[in-house]
Amino acid sequence: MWMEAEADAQAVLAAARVTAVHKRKALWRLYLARKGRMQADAANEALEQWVAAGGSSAEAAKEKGELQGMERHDDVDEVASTLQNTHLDKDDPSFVHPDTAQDMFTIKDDVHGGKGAFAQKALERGILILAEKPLLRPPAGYKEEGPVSPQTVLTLVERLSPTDVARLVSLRNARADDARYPHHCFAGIWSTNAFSGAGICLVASRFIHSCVPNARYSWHAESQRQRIFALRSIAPGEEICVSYLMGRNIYGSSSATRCAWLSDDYRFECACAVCGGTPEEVAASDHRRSMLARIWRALPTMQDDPRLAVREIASAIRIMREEGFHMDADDFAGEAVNCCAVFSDWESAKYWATLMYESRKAEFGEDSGHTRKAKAIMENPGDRRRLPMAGRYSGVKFTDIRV
Ligand SMILES: C[S@@+](CC[C@H](N)C(=O)[O-])C[C@H]1O[C@@H](n2cnc3c(N)ncnc32)[C@H](O)[C@@H]1O
Repeated sequence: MWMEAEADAQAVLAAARVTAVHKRKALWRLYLARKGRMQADAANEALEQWVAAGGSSAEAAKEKGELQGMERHDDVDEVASTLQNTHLDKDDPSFVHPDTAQDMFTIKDDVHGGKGAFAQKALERGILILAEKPLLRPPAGYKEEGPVSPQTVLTLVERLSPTDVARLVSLRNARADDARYPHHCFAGIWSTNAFSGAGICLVASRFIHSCVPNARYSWHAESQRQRIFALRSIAPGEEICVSYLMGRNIYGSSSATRCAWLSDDYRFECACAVCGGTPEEVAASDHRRSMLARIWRALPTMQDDPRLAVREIASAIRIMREEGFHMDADDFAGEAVNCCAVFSDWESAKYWATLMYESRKAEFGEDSGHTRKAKAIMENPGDRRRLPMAGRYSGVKFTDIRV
């Protein structure tokens, strides 16, 4: 990654006709690339050339302070490529949980010019593909997925050993050219690879995105592991893809909107099984997803007609299946549980709670808090500690409405 950035910058500098502004910009990129590769001396040299080409001396002084604090790793590319070639990070038991069978997938080059994870054998829905201890956790107090400042990322990185810094910089940085990430490559690496509140995981970071993912990330707080579960059967040799977009952002948006988000945040043009389809296929998928968004938005307005709400929920889950979208059915099923439990239709409440439980078990694992909660509701939908409105009314039946 940084080698590519350095080569790009060198190519601009070598060009016969380059304007002063372009030269200054290229020198800055050269400096960032060398800094990203932890080559302090070479980075310093590029920084001095940048000042000579009109760069700010004050900015350079600040950067020099950082360079002085940086341990030298001229062998960083060698270390990173060793890691990538031997999968040392994948096989390292301190990162990957022994429950994760080592022969489930392999990390190798994919058709997008980077790395990806490929199934090595048939994987069934609900199988735990990976359980990985993060190399970097978000700072204390960080709850939801969200931006972490470059300064904070730097503070986290400073605690790492040189070998782990080398491992970190072997990851993709989609923000190398982003003016919002001016000072440090580490912030770019963070924003490219930190998912579902876990922070940075060396192996999980290699899974690419799809808008019809066959696997999903989930942070398991109890074991402090980033986990990946299969959402459907995955054939040997198939690339394992997760979603970088969360929940309704992915199943309730159009391909054009998702592509714009992904391009902005991760710098790639999505050509997944949905976005890469023919215009007719993309339009059909957009239509299905717009119906999902419409149903979700309309549910709160259907309180006076709970049978309509449950019919719409059943239709939403059917649409998700038609779309090949195998996550988040629990969001809809949970709403149906409420409707049925409020009207004391325990048989239907159990039906929908079972759907919710099965969905969560496959996506988050039997041992996740989320799944345990669904199981408790499935076993006793009348428990008001979990559903405060349960059993309030009667007289409406839902037994004829199923997916
Ligand atoms: C978390 S990393 C995934 C692993 C990455 N391919 C690598 O080589 O390390 C995210 C980056 O992978 C690439 N990527 C992820 N999903 C992609 C897709 N569906 N198509 C093309 N590139 C993708 C983009 O460059 C993105 O910024």
